[in-house]
Amino acid sequence: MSNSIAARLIQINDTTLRDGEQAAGVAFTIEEKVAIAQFLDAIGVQELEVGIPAMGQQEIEAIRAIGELGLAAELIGWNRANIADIKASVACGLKRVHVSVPVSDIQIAAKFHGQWRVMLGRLRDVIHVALDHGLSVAVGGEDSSRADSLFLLDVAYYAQSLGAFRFRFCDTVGILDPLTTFHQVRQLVQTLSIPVEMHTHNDLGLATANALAGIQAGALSVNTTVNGLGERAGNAALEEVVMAVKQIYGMSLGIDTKRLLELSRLVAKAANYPVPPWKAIVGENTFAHESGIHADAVLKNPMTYQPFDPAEVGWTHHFVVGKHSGRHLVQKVLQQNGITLNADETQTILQAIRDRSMQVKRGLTTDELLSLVTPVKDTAHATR
Ligand SMILES: CC(=O)SCCNC(=O)CCNC(=O)[C@H](O)C(C)(C)COP(=O)(O)OP(=O)(O)OC[C@H]1O[C@@H](n2cnc3c(N)ncnc32)[C@H](O)[C@@H]1OP(=O)(O)O
Ligand SMILES: O=C(O)CCC(=O)C(=O)O
Repeated sequence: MSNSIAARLIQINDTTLRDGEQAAGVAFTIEEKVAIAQFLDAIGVQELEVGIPAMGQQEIEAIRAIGELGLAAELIGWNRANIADIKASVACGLKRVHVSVPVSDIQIAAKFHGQWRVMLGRLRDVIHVALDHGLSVAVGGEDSSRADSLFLLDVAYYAQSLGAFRFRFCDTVGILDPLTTFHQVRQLVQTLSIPVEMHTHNDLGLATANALAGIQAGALSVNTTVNGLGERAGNAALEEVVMAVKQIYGMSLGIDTKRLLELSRLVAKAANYPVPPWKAIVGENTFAHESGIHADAVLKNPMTYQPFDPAEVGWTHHFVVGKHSGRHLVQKVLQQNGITLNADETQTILQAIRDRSMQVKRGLTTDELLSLVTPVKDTAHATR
């Protein structure tokens, strides 16, 4: 375990209800937002980015409804550097706001006509208004990873001097690798006295790895989403970050991991997008074993081909009889159904399983397997 990480309190700020819902085509109802917030709180997530008050009445109602639940989790609303956005957050009853400003040239050009002084002036005014309303203010550097590194440090330091309680490092278009993330975040952590938060995207499949690199560099908060839901290729997945920190650093983030699968299913249903079977931690195949060599070993000791006990995340391992299966698994399944085959019969069945799997292009159900056995047994009987 890394001592430096163990000594720090790292927390999750889950943004399923904000960046998660920004995934193209996703639209949670108020009831779904409330149910997801309740679940995240129940399993111990410390902070929830509940939405974007500036979106209007329905979003405000949803955020108010979440606020009325009296959750233990801190609730934070996402805002542009825009006073009207802050007023909408106040209307939601929020006590914490996140204010985002673009920090890369390309984003400042698109959103502030290249006028970074205007952008900083807006940030200052918005922070003042939010503080005057008694709000706690966090600031996000949108597109931090493509920003000039000195400019990023200046903006973050400025936000801190204006009274921000946290600065978010955003790899907005997911272009970093873990080593570069480490160096960029390290500089921020060494410059600031307020905590740094990680916000990483999965465009190159590195969102979770980069979130971990940020933690290694000293970040104290991680923005995650359930199932990695989010803009384009998504965000660092809550279940991946929590389990990676637990497995790799031996550190609990205070989250009841046994309910991660149930949470994943709740969010997948609300998002109306299935979780891919190979999705880490929560996908259908995560603890499924078909291949002969794997299944044989797992029958002897499940840990031969499992990174951790599936019960830790609410799963059980299971076997699939399919094209790659071998005799140990097939004999086991048949024995469980009261059938014992000799060596020749088993080889015949294995070939039949391969043929059938290729025809149906999936693993076989137990009934399909049993239907392959009858002709083999009949032939053996007839030739006796
Ligand atoms: C990286 C991220 O994920 S950022 C979060 C993105 N999330 C979303 O956009 C989802 C919710 N968004 C919405 O519902 C709408 O975009 C709203 C309500 C926020 C704004 O809607 P509209 O007024 O119709 O504007 P629209 O979305 O077309 O354009 C965005 C405006 O915000 C401005 N803007 C963008 N980022 C910022 C910022 N950080 N600070 C201030 N202004 C900003 C843009 O420049 C543009 O302003 P303009 O109208 O003066 O040109
Ligand atoms: O909070 C911010 O500044 C932007 C967060 C975000 O969604 C992103 O950068 O992708």
